[in-house]
Amino acid sequence: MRFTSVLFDLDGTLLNTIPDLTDAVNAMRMQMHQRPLRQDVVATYVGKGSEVLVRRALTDSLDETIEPDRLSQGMELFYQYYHAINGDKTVVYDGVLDGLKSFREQGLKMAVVTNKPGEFTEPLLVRTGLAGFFEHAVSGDTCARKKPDPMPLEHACQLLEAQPQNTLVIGDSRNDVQAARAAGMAVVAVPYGYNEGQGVQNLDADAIVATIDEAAHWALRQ
Ligand SMILES: O=C(O)COP(=O)(O)O
Ligand SMILES: [Mg+2]
Repeated sequence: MRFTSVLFDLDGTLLNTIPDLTDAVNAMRMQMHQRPLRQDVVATYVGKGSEVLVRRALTDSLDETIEPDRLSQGMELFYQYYHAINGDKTVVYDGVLDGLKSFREQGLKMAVVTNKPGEFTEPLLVRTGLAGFFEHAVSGDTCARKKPDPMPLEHACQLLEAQPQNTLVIGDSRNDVQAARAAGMAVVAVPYGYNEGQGVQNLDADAIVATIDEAAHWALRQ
């Protein structure tokens, strides 16, 4: 097999975090005198990290323009509520555990690369029982730039002492695919996550796999 390491996206790939993110967003919105948003709407706002989520949730659109005072009030409330509930309703997707075990049995080194801030990533990996699979977690605030910039993938690759051409990225959105392409890494996409409201069919991925378990089988054939 060509791969020695795998970099996993978190939200929408390993974990369904939308119920918790929606609760935190709606607690923030209620406090700021706005009506609650539906989960499927919030799902389209996820992908570029917490600040962009708060901007989109407060404007209820992909328009991220907002006054600085309102943004800082929203950020403070969102962080407070998300810390309080992070993981409560989060579910590990079907096929993730089998897939992670299969990658581990194949001897691959694994890391998480997420746009979620590190203060949420670490406790969530512990709470969902996934932490032990990964040597490192690179979060949205670990590097100077987030996905779709390749920087966090390159950083994770260095931490794992791997080469980009031997590294596989698995994600649910264009942010993952664009970052992987720019980093010179292979990338497969799962269709069940959140791609900012778009399907994954038009992404420039090497394959679309139904589950992480299927991704492990795909990797073995390369
Ligand atoms: O926090 C986000 O916006 C998305 O996080 P992800 O990179 O794990 O999908
Ligand atoms: Mg994702």
